[in-house]
Amino acid sequence: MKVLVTDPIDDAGLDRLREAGHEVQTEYEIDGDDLLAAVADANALIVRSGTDVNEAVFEAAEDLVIVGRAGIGVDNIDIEAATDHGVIVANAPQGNVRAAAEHTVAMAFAAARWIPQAHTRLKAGEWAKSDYLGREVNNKTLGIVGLGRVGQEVAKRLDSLGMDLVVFDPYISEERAAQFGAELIDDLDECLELADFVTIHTPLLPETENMIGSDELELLDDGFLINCARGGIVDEAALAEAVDNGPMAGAALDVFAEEPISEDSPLLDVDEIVVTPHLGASTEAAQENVAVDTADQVIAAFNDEPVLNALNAPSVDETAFPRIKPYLGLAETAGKIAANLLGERIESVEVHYEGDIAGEDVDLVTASALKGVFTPLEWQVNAVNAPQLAEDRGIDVTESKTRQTDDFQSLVSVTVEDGDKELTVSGTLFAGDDPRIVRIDGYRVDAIPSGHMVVARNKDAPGVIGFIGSVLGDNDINIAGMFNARETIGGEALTVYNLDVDVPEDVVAQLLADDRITDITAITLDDE
Ligand SMILES: NC(=O)c1ccc[n+]([C@@H]2O[C@H](COP(=O)([O-])OP(=O)(O)OC[C@H]3O[C@@H](n4cnc5c(N)ncnc54)[C@H](O)[C@@H]3O)[C@@H](O)[C@H]2O)c1
Ligand SMILES: O=C(O)[C@H](O)COP(=O)(O)O
Repeated sequence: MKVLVTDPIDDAGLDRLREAGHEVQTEYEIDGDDLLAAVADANALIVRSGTDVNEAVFEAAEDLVIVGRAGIGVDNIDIEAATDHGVIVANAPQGNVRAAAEHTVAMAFAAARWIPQAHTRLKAGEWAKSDYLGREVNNKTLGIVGLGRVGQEVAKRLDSLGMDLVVFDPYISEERAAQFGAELIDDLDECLELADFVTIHTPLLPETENMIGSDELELLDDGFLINCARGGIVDEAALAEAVDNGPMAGAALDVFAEEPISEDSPLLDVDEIVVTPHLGASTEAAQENVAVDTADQVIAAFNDEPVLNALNAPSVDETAFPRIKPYLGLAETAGKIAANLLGERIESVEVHYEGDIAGEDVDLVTASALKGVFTPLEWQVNAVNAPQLAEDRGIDVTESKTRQTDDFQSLVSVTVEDGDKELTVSGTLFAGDDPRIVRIDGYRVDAIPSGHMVVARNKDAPGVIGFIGSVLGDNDINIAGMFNARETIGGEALTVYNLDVDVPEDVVAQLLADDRITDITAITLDDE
């Protein structure tokens, strides 16, 4: 598999990919048509915040399986477009958290103690000792906007340095905030008013874009603002104004709306604003962590194993995955057979689990069943985009479970319905995870779901099976296996054939020309 890496990641990650047998191509600082050309034959793309992974990238990258983000923020990746194209997006949300928290603390001190400004003047030969009177963080109030992974680590560190903590985060509880020694404030303005230092730790989302503008900055009277989260959350022009001519004492920024920051940015003209070029995650340990975590996720995706930090695909606990893995192919096959047999516009899909499998987290199994259902209808469908596809097309998807089962240890049934009729296909696993289709539209069968299959509906009359066999034989189609099921003697029968090759349409027509045969559906399954 080919892995294209377009932002620098640590060698440990690149080595991991190579050791797993994959080809690694590094093309740093490319964009536009160069990026589209480079990604055209890539199976994985690894980025940091420097690559704009937009719709055009997914259009160009037909063989792409996964985009790995060696870090946390995914605002540079169009996740909706990825999902539409069936591409997994996975980030590495743990490995650089401490680095980001430490940088935040360093920035608080840099701003409060004038470190960069004094440093610059001393290097220029000036001993400007009397120009810099700093502030202590001890006994001051820290306002944390966003108490997630990074916010929590910042809270621990600055709490231990004697700060009082207040938090604004609409998605956490008072108890959660209290665990970090912080008081949860349910109004952003109130949080800003209480704080001497405010630090931002939210993602950049439509909801957080420009969340801190001139009105909010007015509330930071004689205060400092630190942003090591994302540019775009704080209005930069308003911040420059609030520090330069307004009430604020200073600010420290690691991230900017446009990166690299434009030389004309007003932020660069204000002495009390300390800036670093997005260095929050730039420690040796953090870079090694995120590179290795990202490489591991790419390798897992290539091996059809769970991608633990997938943001747009059902994720599965690593320990549970071996138990559900054999059901993925089974559910997909049951869905594919059901959709092929119904052959109509599907309006709803139900995936029903019985027995042991009902005790598992089956999101990924359901997504695989949907993949099977949509495969006959859609070009590039997989477990990543199948649930989205169902939603986009207004197809109702339900999942039901019961621990009770009559005949099988576990049974997965996929029912498709077109508003008029419905059809169910059920499968189970025999010993050794051997998949079997055991019910089709109410008929009990025992069919091996692999290769080329034909499902025939015919009258239960002498000579019909012989007729089907001879038409197939006359057309050089060898029968590898067969299972016949009937409701009553002389009534309707359903026969499943496993064949060595596909059945061409003209052969289907020859079979259907006989009145005893009411339906023939040829289905090609991938060998599991
Ligand atoms: N400067 C760097 O190099 C660097 C390094 C790591 C992370 N980051 C950035 O730091 C930010 C935080 O990362 P994280 O891993 O802690 O994320 P996270 O998802 O763990 O935490 C984000 C928190 O923000 C909260 N939140 C969401 N919307 C909010 C809103 N409107 N108001 C207040 N709170 C809100 C969430 O509830 C959550 O608790 C991200 O933007 C990430 O990209 C930057
Ligand atoms: O979101 C992140 O992980 C950080 O902002 C780091 O971004 P980077 O990998 O581009 O340095």
